[in-house]
Order: sequence, then structure tokens, then C-alpha cells
Amino acid sequence: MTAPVVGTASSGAEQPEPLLELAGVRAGYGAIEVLHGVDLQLHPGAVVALLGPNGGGKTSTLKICSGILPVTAGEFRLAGRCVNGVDAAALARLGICTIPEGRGVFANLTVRENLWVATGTGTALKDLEQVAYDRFPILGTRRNQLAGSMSGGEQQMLALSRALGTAPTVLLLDELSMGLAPRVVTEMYDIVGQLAAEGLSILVAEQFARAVLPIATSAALILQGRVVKTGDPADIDRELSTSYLGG
Ligand SMILES: Nc1ncnc2c1ncn2[C@@H]1O[C@H](COP(=O)(O)OP(=O)(O)OP(=O)(O)O)[C@@H](O)[C@H]1O
Repeated sequence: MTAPVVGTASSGAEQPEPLLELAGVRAGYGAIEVLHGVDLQLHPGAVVALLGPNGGGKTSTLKICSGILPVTAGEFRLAGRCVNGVDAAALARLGICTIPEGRGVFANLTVRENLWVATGTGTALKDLEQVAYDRFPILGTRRNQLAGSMSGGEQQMLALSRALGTAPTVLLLDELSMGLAPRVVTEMYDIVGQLAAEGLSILVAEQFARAVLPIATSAALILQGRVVKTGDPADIDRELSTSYLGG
């Protein structure tokens, strides 16, 4: 069976090959299966919003894409090549970068020290700092400030900077909106939209659909470990309002 097409940046009839694809992916924790055949496609330069309620399987799907959770059946493909069993470090070297739920910044390290953590990928600190401070000048003024003392939005900028400094091709974002004021969420998603316009391919897991749909090129709804609907963000928004999340 062919996976539903989702996340295409262009609307032409010619579909480019998906950069990242899950085809019938099953996975779980111990003996308990939580993903029961997930189909998902992310095309170059697209923003796919992966939506659904708590426990639907959003984070587990991102874990598959970052190599943290093994595929037990089906295929995880990058540029058409099956990468089942390829570990997280190797996937990172192939350009997959994750910003986990809660951002993953180290509260007791300064901005600069947090950026230094990403030098483990082989990128020089000065290059990481340049990317960060060019895009988010506020981080430059706070380079010696402890990350934990910054606002949620500034911490999210730091997490994004650390990711971007490694020049990823695919960005996986988990619940970017968590703990942020609505205005800051809008600002952060505007930045995500800009990153996609610059060519980055982005998969965003979000419980709060309204936050991400305005910048998404397509959306997928995951319920109980299955992608039950994929398509245009406006259609999925309508579907969510009427059927699943009570608006
Ligand atoms: N480490 C784990 N061990 C066992 N079960 C887990 C683990 N992590 C997630 N699960 C289970 O897998 C299912 C899917 O969870 P997942 O975190 O992927 O969903 P989600 O859509 O991201 O939800 P949330 O927004 O609450 O994180 C849930 O039933 C959850 O209880």
C-alpha cells in the first residue's frame, strides 16, 4: 500500500521523492506496541504538523525519526533508503536534528556553554555562535547568562540555534509551544516558517494545532498510534474542530 502523500512544499503534479518517510512503521516500549503502522512523508522544504491528543504517538513517531526508538516492522526511509536500525548519532550525521519536548537546554550552563555542547557534532564554537547571534541578537547580549534564567522564548531560541548551528537538513520539533505565552508561540512558529522557506524540512509534533497550522504546508492527525488523516492544514483544522479535539 502506498503511504498518503503529505508535506509537499510545491503543489505541482510532479512529486519529488520524500526526504523522510515512514511506511507502515510499528514500534513500542518493551512488549507494548504503541505505533501500529504509521505512514508519514516529509518532502524537502515542507513543514508537516503532526497533531493529536496526549498519548496519540507524536513523540514516539519523532523518536523513530531520530533513531531513539527502534522500528519493529515497516520502514523508516531517508531519501528513499531504508535506515531501520541506524543509530541516533549516525542519523544526526545524516542531518537529522531534534529539539525535544522541554527544549533540552542545560539550565545551569550559559548560552555560550549550551552552544559548546553542539561542538560534539564537529561544528566549531565560533560558527555555532555566529549562527545563533546573527539570527537571534538577544542571545549575543546574553551569551554569559545561565540558560535557566532566561525566558521560555529565549531558551527556545537557544535550542533552535544549537540545532541550526549543525546545519541540519531535517528538523524534528516536539511541542515547541510548551510553556510559552501565545504571543511567543506565534513568534517562534514564524521563525520555523522562515527556516522552511530557507530550505529546511521540518516535522513538528504539536498538541495545540492552532499554533502550528498557519505555517504548516500539510498536517497529519495521529490517534492511538495510527495516522488517521493527512492533508491540507485548513482541512485538518476543520476536522479537528468538529471531530476530535473539540475545537
Ligand atoms: N518510555 C515509555 N515507556 C512506555 N510507554 C511509553 C513510553 N513513552 C510513551 N509511552 C506510551 O506510548 C504511547 C504514545 O505516547 P507518546 O508520548 O508518543 O504520545 P504523544 O502523542 O507524544 O503524547 P504526549 O503529548 O502526551 O507526549 C502512550 O500510550 C504512552 O503512554
